[in-house]
Amino acid sequence: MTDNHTTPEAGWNFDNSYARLSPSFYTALNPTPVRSPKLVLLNESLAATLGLRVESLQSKDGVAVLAGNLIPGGAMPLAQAYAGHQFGHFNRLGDGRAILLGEQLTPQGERFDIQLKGSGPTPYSRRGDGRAAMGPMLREYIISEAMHALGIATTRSLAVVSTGESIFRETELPGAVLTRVAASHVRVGTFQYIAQWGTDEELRTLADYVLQRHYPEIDAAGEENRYLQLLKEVIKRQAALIAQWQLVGFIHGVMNTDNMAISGETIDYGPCAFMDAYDPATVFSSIDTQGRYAYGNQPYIGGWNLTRFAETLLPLLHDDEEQAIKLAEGALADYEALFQREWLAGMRAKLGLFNEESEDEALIETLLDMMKKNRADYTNTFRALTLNKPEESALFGSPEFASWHQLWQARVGRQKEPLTASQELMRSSNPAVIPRNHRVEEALEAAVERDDYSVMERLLAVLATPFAHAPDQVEYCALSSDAAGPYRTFCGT
Ligand SMILES: Nc1ncnc2c1ncn2[C@@H]1O[C@H](COP(=O)(O)OP(=O)(O)OP(=O)(O)O)[C@@H](O)[C@H]1O
Ligand SMILES: [Mg+2]
Repeated sequence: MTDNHTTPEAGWNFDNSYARLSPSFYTALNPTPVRSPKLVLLNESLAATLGLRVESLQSKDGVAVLAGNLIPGGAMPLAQAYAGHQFGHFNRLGDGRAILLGEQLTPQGERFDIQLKGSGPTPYSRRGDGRAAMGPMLREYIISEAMHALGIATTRSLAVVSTGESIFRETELPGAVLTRVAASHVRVGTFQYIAQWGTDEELRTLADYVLQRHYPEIDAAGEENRYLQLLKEVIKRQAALIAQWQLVGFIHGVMNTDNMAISGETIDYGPCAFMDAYDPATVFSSIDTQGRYAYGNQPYIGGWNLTRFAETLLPLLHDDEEQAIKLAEGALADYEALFQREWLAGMRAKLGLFNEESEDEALIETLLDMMKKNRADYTNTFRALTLNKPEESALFGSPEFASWHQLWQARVGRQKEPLTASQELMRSSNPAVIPRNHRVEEALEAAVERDDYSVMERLLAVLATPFAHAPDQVEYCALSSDAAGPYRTFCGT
């Protein structure tokens, strides 16, 4: 490997603010080179946003960077330390299979972490091999980009490189490296790590760092208790994020505190999936036997994780612990209402409602209850209402639905906005296509088993405009012919 080889033509423009923090926050370390890297996916529009040139990224040196075989000039590779409550149990963790190359400063003056996932062992690997399999990395690429297109805050995927090496899980699998782009990778677990093993001074440094990087308005305002403001803002962003997940039927699957980003982005697409039939008890992860991370439990778990975050901030909130706890509790008490407000606003939009009426919640609940009873597909039910084709909904035909439909139409009709505006609002709030499990599996199978990326390219193209409601998207709305339920083949790590 050539260290600090410069590749100015690619457009890498690194700064390394995280590396300037105390070394107890990370371990400086290069990725471990792989045998024969090959670029299998490149996100050209994201590359352009980052100020990176596509041809350069596709060149031998460009691919070597994306594989971790070559360190671009200006990068200061490191593995971040963090902790986390995994399924409720506190563990010392850290990037066990990821390396942060540095922060790319874009031509627009933005700053994004560039991280290689699957880049080899680190001091935080515990018993793991530091590697990732092709299937899950392609899956992360597809779903994170779909989430972005749905307008949901998320880490993004720049590229996937095959390593030419096998990794061993239950069977032998092809290895891959994903280049992940994030506002930052600071997690609730990063705070937990410093709160547990660092000093109060280091905790303050981390909080100040996050304020400057993600909440500059608080930083600039010189608020009296900036750390309380930080807590409140993180709560607000998570409430909004999880409401967005609920609105599109996204199940994260592994909402451990190490998988909750302080920036408010969705992070870690492990055993995640989109719900088909509406049922709050839906779980996709095979290891989540208790349903801790079930669809309907996500808002609660969000609050639980935020409570863990608040606990780490106590020493910064007030010198007196009792006072600090009171402040934290006050901030946390707002979470539920913040979530509910976001969710209700989103649900109203999904039903084409601009204003608020007191009966709206009952109207929404009745619809959801019918969906649950009839195991109606969540996305397609809203799509049928959007396209004004109720007959395409599984609910159609029952007297209960007929009376609900009448109530809803009357409700829409009471607004001052014209019906066309209402329909437009619904079209932009209800996706026609989501990354359905059987479609994702089909794309992964073609890619991994047959080295055929055309199925995935088509899927990615369709997912890029989820609100288009275009004719060529219709086939992607169909449910799996074998409605066997959760697909798990490529879930997990
Ligand atoms: N193959 C592996 N080798 C070493 N460590 C691993 C491996 N897989 C997961 N880990 C580590 O186990 C912990 C929990 O894994 P988890 O599945 O939440 O994260 P991940 O998918 O690797 O990464 P991220 O949260 O960054 O998306 C993390 O600290 C992760 O780095
Ligand atoms: Mg993780």
